[in-house]
Amino acid sequence: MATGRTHRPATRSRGIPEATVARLPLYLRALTALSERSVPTVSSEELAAAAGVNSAKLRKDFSYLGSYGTRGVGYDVEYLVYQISRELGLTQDWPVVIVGIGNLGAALANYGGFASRGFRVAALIDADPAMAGKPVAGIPVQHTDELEKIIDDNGVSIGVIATPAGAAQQVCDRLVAAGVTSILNFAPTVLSVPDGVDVRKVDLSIELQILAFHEQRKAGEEAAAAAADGAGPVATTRGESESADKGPDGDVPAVMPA
Ligand SMILES: NC(=O)c1ccc[n+]([C@@H]2O[C@H](COP(=O)([O-])OP(=O)(O)OC[C@H]3O[C@@H](n4cnc5c(N)ncnc54)[C@H](O)[C@@H]3O)[C@@H](O)[C@H]2O)c1
Repeated sequence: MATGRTHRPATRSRGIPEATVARLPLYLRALTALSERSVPTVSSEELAAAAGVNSAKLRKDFSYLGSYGTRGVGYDVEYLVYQISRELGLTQDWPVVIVGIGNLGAALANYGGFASRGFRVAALIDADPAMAGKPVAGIPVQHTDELEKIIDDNGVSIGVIATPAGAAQQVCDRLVAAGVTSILNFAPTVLSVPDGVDVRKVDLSIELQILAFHEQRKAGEEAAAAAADGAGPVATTRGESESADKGPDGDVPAVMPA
């Protein structure tokens, strides 16, 4: 019978805010890098800078862990690594299944960073019968017919979905019915799950769209700054009369976004 599936993240029961939980992996990554360099202690400012977080926020986050550091010394790196790992449930091994072993699923299977962070890829599952038995990252792909048995045999509580969007909900339903309670969804679709099941969605195209928004805003600001700086002299050097670039009341004309 499954052993991992009844474990809920301790963070919820301890009342740590979700936003703090989301920052814990950032601290852990920065702390792990310090630990690898045998740095014994770190100040909140240094750690905040390394994690890309505001230092007051970091101190507040750590207060939820009961970790306050020592004035003039800072935080003990090894102890914080242990504390955060424990809060995130990383002191135990989490078997993970990946469903949909195409371009993305195979890349994820080949990513060494999961295992080193305690996420063992227990099985790879795909609906294509031609893939069954073929090794990817040294693990033979298994057919979806086996999904329920695989989840049960391996005590899997975390499933990764890398199927086409149209198949994702059905895969999700099967994973949940088989006992999976956390899903990392890469398919570009919104999954519905019952209470008690957590879904995290990764969508690189959304991240790119957000960057595009910021790029557009920066371009607009640059154009506005250039127009403000150069309204007078530029107009003159272009051989246009100064008044031609100004509104009727002498205002600098509005700059339209590019
Ligand atoms: N989140 C992101 O940033 C991101 C980035 C790239 C791709 N994607 C998404 O990831 C998914 C996979 O992309 P890809 O390029 O690897 O596609 P792909 O076509 O190479 O692979 C999809 C795999 O899923 C399998 N599959 C189809 N239906 C299935 C089912 N019901 N059960 C199990 N397996 C099934 C197919 O046999 C195939 O091997 C797509 O939904 C894509 O849009 C997301």
